[in-house]
Amino acid sequence: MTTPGPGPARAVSRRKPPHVLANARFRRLWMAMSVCSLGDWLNIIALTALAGNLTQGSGYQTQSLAIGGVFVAKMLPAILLGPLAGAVADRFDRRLAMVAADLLRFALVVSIPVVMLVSTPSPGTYQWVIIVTLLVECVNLFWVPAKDATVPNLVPKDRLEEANQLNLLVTYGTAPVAAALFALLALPADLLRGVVPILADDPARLALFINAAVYLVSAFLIFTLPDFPKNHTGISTPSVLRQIGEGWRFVGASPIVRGLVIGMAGAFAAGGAVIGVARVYVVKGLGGGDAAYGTVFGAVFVGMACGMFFGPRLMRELSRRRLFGLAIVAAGAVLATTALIHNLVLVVLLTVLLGACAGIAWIIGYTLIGLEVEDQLRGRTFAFLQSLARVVLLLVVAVAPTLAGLYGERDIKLGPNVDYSFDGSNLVLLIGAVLATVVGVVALRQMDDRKGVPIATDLLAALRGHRYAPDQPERPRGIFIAFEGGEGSGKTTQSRLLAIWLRDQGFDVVQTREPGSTKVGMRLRAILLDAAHQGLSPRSEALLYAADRAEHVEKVIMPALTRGAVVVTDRYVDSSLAYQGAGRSLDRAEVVRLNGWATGGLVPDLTVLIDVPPSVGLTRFASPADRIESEPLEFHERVRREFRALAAAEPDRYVVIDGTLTQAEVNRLIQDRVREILPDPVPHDSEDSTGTMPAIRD
Ligand SMILES: Nc1ncnc2c1ncn2[C@@H]1O[C@H](COP(=O)(O)OP(=O)(O)OP(=O)(O)O)[C@@H](O)[C@H]1O
Ligand SMILES: Cc1cn([C@H]2C[C@H](O)[C@@H](COP(=O)(O)O)O2)c(=O)[nH]c1=O
Repeated sequence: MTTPGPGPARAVSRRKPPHVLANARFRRLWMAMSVCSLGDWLNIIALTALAGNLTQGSGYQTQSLAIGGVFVAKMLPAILLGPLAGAVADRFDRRLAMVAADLLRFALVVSIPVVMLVSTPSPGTYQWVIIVTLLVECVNLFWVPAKDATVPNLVPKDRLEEANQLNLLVTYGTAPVAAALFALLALPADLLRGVVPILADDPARLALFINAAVYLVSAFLIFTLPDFPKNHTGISTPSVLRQIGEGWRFVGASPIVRGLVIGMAGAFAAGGAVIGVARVYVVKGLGGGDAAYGTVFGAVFVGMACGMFFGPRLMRELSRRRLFGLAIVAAGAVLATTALIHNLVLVVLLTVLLGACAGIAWIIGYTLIGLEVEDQLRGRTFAFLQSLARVVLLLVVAVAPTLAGLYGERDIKLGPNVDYSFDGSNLVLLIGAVLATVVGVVALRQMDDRKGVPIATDLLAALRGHRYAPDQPERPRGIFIAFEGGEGSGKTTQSRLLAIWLRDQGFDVVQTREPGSTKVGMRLRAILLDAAHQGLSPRSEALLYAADRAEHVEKVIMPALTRGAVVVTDRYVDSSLAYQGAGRSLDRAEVVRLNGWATGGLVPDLTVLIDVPPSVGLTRFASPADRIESEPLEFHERVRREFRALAAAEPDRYVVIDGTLTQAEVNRLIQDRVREILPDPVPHDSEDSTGTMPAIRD
């Protein structure tokens, strides 16, 4: 008889599914999105450059305000009309809406260079630039929701994430391409002068012709997209401001997520400050032209892409939370240097570095949020972040040039013949630098997961490719006492008595237990002890106890020890070694490793083992047995043996007490041993003076 091998049917079912771009209809829509994104970025660069050129010679302040005006015009429609346009867009045929929007955008954008071809530039030309900017953004409000709503109808549900990633890639990936294109157009302006004189005057006009043309290409691609999906009613996206308001309500509840969001918003604000004043800074402050402006603009995005890709790989050994905070602080330092240096080449290099820092912060923040936020809230959190990033970026790029303009141009006297030019763009960049540094420091303080390890040491070790491990892990100042033992041995009773006694001696005491001393731990306890969950596998059981312990250590034990308290816990790692290791026959070394990882290697200063035969302990309960208590007697015997073996292996760190003695006797023996490890020895007769010996009844 032969056993059937993996036949062709199986081979086919295991083949990797084709890439989402293999889907011809989605590919076509994606091409339309790509060209439109390229056009949109080209539009921002060209219009800001044009605003600068149109107001050339009318003073620093006017020029800055003119550029700020373009950014404001770009921002306003999305904020004011976003929700309305989304609702209206749903009522139109999507193909028709997108094609019409593309044609309108073409006509509007092309009108700017055409107006300039037929008439000489005047203040009216700038006004027309602003009107066109507002109108183009209004039209975008119809194109974007129609595109977003069409994607899910073109790709299967399980490929939607891949499709959205591609969407994100072209949204931001086309920015450096547009900046490079603009810089290239600006470079040979002299060469064109003899051929098309009017175009050669201003590369922004040429860029706008290309910008308009890509909208035509998009219209063609959408128009010829075969079987364009029909509208499904009822798709509506909440407004940007509403998403932010709703998002903050749940994001604000977690300090870590709050720290991450604030840090990421700060990184975007710093990036926005650079983009907002880049044109004025490059042209007025550094003596560059449009090509230099395009290069600086593109440098931010090139840096971001490099930071996102290389940063986490190069800093593999650095704590992610530290890397996040450090990247933002570094962005602040780079921004401050950029603000003070008046050298174009250095500024371009520093801008790449700045983008890299922002890229690292963004990718790490995004990843950490994915890990910290529960699955059902993750989608909303990311939507909130995207909206927040957009609003922060747009607000900053609008406010930055306005502020720069209001400050104007000034010279600072450094000596009799030495003047240092410090204008509005320098000021804005410095403010951005201070903001980024403050936000980075706050993020580092709030989220540091390696307190006690100097950041510089950690950073140097990570740069050399390894993680810094202190020889002697710095001990928190407090005292950590664990109670262990089998069922009904009296741990709960005795840990309470000890806590009361210690408090009477004036110690700050935290009395706690496992499992179930944190919010998540309470849920885990319910799962673990519910007698209905009989089939739970030993490995899952070990992992769930370890998960409860990790939360317990991080949220309860470590903070208390760090502030110098005495922590008394009813059960800790030894319970896992005894119950899951010996009781469930799991590999002891693996349980040790798992728990070492979960606790970060935190070991009690003293473990009190209350030892009773299971035949005694199990009869002390009145309530029905839980899932573990109802295990057979041999199980509990194995558990007891393991506890005793653990204590025998480390006699200095354990005290073994006979749990069949009376409660008062047990209590007295424990106090005697605990006295030895207290900082100020407590006199033997101290209870006589305090008179405290409360009776605990269950
Ligand atoms: N030394 C003792 N002699 C007799 N009974 C005791 C003694 N210590 C505690 N008890 C009683 O035994 C019962 C179980 O005590 P306790 O809850 O402290 O045990 P435990 O070991 O913490 O239990 P668990 O295994 O559920 O953690 C209680 O009713 C308690 O009053
Ligand atoms: C911490 C820990 C506990 N257990 C078991 C031991 C007990 O049966 C229950 C806890 O109940 P208690 O009333 O709080 O003592 O859980 C375990 O199996 N492994 C562990 O790590």
